[in-house]
Parts: sequence; structure tokens; C-alpha cells
Amino acid sequence: MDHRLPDSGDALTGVEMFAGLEPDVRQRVIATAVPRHYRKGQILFVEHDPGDSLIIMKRGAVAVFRTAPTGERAVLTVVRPPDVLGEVSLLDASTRSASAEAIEDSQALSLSRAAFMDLVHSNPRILDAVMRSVGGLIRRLTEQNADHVFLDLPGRVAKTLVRLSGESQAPMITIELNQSQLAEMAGGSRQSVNQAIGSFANRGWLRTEGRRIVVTDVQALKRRAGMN
Ligand SMILES: Nc1ncnc2c1ncn2[C@@H]1O[C@@H]2COP(=O)(O)O[C@H]2[C@H]1O
Repeated sequence: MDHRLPDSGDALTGVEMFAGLEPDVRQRVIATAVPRHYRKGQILFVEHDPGDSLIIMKRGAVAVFRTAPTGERAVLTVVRPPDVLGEVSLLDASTRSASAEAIEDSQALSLSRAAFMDLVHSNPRILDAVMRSVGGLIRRLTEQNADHVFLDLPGRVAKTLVRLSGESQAPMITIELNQSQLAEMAGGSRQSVNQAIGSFANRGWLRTEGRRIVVTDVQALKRRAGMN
């Protein structure tokens, strides 16, 4: 059975790495990529697996994490459409630098390393976007390092929530993340993250609804995270 997507220019809409490509090249990418479906909780790949594909998110959310020898997880980021995942091992032709798990039912397009390299060779312009993407990753890593040095845990929790809120200006922003996932992202114990969340809730900055966090005052969280 052919699992490839029909030729629809929409499949790469919004994906920065492929923006600016000629329509026929986009069509070729779409025709070459293989659609993937991941159920919530499914592991896409683990650290040190061969890095053989670029994953273009179409729906859902994937957590990128590292696991300590004790089994403890540190979530490095949550990837949502239209972001891509897996560019690091494509570029250095090495193994996966981290593991990835679907935290929502997700759909993606998987582009093999060979197809990606063909694309780069025939369309060197794509390297501009690749460099921007790698630059963005380095910038985020620098910021994460600085946060671990300069922010206390409640500050990191606040900053993680602001990041997960995106650029939304809505008065209420719902984040589909439970408190242990948040602890994995902010780099703290579940108990201390719960305390921070409790104190933010007491101040009216957010409320928890089961496995969700509803942010009601993103500006206050920004201030707590030293972002303005
Ligand atoms: N610290 C990080 N922050 C954000 N994304 C990351 C980080 N580390 C790895 N990734 C992503 O997770 C992917 C794991 O597989 P790759 O190394 O192929 O490519 C990696 C990047 O796409």
C-alpha cells in the first residue's frame, strides 16, 4: 500500500525550513515524505538511535527528553506544528541527541536523510533556513543554561509556562501539561514544582484543571521569570 501523502501544497505550509522553495520542489518533498501517526505515549526514537530522518510535525505534540541513569527525565522541549524535529543528527550524520515521545496523538511527515540531502544539494537555498534553525536551537540552549544559573526554580517554572503559552495575548491560555511533565521541563522535583504552581495559583496567575494548567496572568509570570 502506498502511504505517501497526496500531492497537496498544504502539507508544508508554515514549515519554516521549506518556506521559499519553488512549488514543484515542495511537491517533490511532499511526495517523498512518509506520513507517520504516533499515539499519545508512543516513543518516536530514543537517544543514540541512528538519526535517519527529519520529522515535520503536522498535528499534536512531541516531548524531547534525556534520561538520567536513575531513570529520571529532563524534558528539553515540546515540539508542535509547524516545527521540525531531528535536524541535529541529520546535520552531523550521527545518532539522536535526545529521545522523543508523543504527548498527544500526533501526525507528522518523515523525510529520510537521503531525501533531505538530495534536497539540500539541488536547492542550496534551503541551507539558509537550516542555519536559522540551528542558530535558534543554539540560542535556546544558551538561554536554558543561563536560566539554570540565574533563575530559582519558581522562576524557571514561570519561564517554562510563558514559553509554553507561545505568543498568545489571550486572557486565558490553556496548557495541556501535567505537573510532572512541567517538573521535567523546569528541571526540578515534582514536589517543588507543585509548590511553585500552588503559590502562582494563590496569586491568581493560573489555575489547574486536572492535567491542564490555565494561565490567567501571563504578564505576572513573565515578571517572575525576569522577562520584562
Ligand atoms: N536542547 C534541545 N532543545 C530543543 N530541541 C532539542 C534539544 N536537543 C535535541 N533537540 C531536538 O531533539 C532531536 C533529537 O534527535 P536529533 O538529535 O536528530 O535532533 C534533535 C533536535 O531536533
